Amino acid sequence: MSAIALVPAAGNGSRMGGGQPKQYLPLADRPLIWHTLRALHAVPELERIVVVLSPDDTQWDQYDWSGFDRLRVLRVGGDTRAHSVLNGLEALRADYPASGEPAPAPARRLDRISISITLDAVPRDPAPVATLSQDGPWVLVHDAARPCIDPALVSGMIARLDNDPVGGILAVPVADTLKAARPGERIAHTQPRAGLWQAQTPQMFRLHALADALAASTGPDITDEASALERLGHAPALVMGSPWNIKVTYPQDLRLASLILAAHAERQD
Ligand SMILES: Nc1ccn([C@@H]2O[C@H](COP(=O)(O)OP(=O)(O)OP(=O)(O)O)[C@@H](O)[C@H]2O)c(=O)n1
Ligand SMILES: C[C@](O)(CO)[C@H](O)COP(=O)(O)O
Repeated sequence: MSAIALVPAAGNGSRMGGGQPKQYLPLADRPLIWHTLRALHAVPELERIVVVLSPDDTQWDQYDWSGFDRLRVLRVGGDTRAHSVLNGLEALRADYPASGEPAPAPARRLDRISISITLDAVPRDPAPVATLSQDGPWVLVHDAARPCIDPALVSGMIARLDNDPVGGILAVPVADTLKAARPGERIAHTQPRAGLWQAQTPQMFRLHALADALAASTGPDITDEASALERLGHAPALVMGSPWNIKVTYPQDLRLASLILAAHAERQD
């Protein structure tokens, strides 16, 4: 098993405001991204941790990263998260060339098993999906903006998905009642939440499969890696994440992240 982390860190933090990219905002006496990278360095299965910065980034070099021995920095960030991830993957492809061998057919998912005298398996997808390359290492894409990730959760995810033909993501089932809105901020209807999950990161896929999927589509609806795979007809696995694995998006999230990090630190004492 070979696994690397890819950390997109080329965003502007426009929803955070304040005029500085949020990955460098102070959090528990360090730049926010430091906590993300420290957590990933505590995952022994990750052999490299690759950070994607904006080509215009002027802040990274203001800090001392010498304590992080598996770090590689790529200044290839793009206009959107999907472009930053794709650019990082394309740079990595050179280090891990595809074998050129035909990829095995994807495993067929079973929708229902009815038990009579024998077991009848009913294939779920009527149309065949594109074959998925199994080449290259696993890549765990993790937002720089999720500094509270628990290293044990990442190790558990790698163990769970190592033999999976597609890969998968951390996610948590939706906890609240969901309302669909109509214009004027009035409720149109209540959206059934059964079967709905909130996507988190890491999102873990094979290098070439993910690069091919993102190369095929980086449109506005591709807001995470899984959606690029879904578009090709694949069904990534949902691995239970954690409510503590928040994405720092709005100003109030910084305070919450600092409380979560303090709770993590207390647990380790
Ligand atoms: N062009 C971009 C946009 C986002 N990201 C990264 O993707 C992660 C999640 O994105 P998001 O929370 O949307 O970050 P920002 O783009 O920084 O924030 P906003 O959308 O509020 O501008 C962050 O680690 C961010 O740095 C990136 O690498 N390249
Ligand atoms: C990948 C992600 O963090 C999963 O929740 C999320 O989709 C990033 O989206 P954003 O719109 O860039 O915040």
